[in-house]
Amino acid sequence: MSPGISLRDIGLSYASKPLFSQLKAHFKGGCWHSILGRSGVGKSSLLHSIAGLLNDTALTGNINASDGQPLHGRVAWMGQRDALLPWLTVQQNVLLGVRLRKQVSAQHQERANAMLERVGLGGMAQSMPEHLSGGQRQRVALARTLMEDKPVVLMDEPFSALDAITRLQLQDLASTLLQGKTVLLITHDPLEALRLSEQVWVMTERPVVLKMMFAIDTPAPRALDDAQILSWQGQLLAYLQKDQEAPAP
Ligand SMILES: Nc1ncnc2c1ncn2[C@@H]1O[C@H](COP(=O)(O)OP(=O)(O)OP(=O)(O)O)[C@@H](O)[C@H]1O
Repeated sequence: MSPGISLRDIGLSYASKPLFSQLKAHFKGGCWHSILGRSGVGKSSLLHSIAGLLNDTALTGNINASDGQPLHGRVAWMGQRDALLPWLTVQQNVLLGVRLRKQVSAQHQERANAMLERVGLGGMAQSMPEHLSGGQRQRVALARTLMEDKPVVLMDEPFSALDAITRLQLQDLASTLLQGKTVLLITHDPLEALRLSEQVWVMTERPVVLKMMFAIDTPAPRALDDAQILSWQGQLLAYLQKDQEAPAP
């Protein structure tokens, strides 16, 4: 069972300049959450904090898994840039975590090939990253995420650099393959958030808070022409616009 994640009074400063303080939220386990908000409000910083990637002297408060176990070692990361190493083959990139732990075996290689099959890249295990399209590279990154098989997956705009159709394909693939995991997805795309997530959150400013805007119980990925989703998309865009245009207090 993938754990939920609780944020209790999280505060973060860069060079003594506070970005946010007393941030609270509970992200339910085993489902997708999207986080939207104005550029620069601190979404990526929050995700880095949860991943344990920030210098902890700048971070205050508590980030806890709902099962009481440490989050450390149970989190996979997928970002906007695929972070493939150009000198490694596709299969070696999928095996990167295993290689770094010096544990590569024939079984791992078989599993990596199975993951590549699942993301639609069967037969490309020995290709080099430079010969792949942007969409194919993100598929490799997804296969690497699946290979690590962590219960928590943090995604920082993983689809934003892709063309519209490839983006839809990758969204649907990730939604299917990461079912049952606790996924936090940062996105600027309200439709992406509403199609993929069970809970849609907005990080608003002045003060910075996390607000759950929608809880959706229909199965994801949802259809592009789902009337309810399209209506919520309009509401969400209007809300984000209002938040962005609100005058400073
Ligand atoms: N390592 C860092 N050192 C100093 N300041 C930083 C650092 N990382 C981020 N910042 C600043 O913190 C603020 C929030 O950045 P962050 O990337 O978290 O926002 P964001 O909401 O994810 O933005 P975007 O949607 O554009 O990706 C920005 O003003 C940014 O310049």
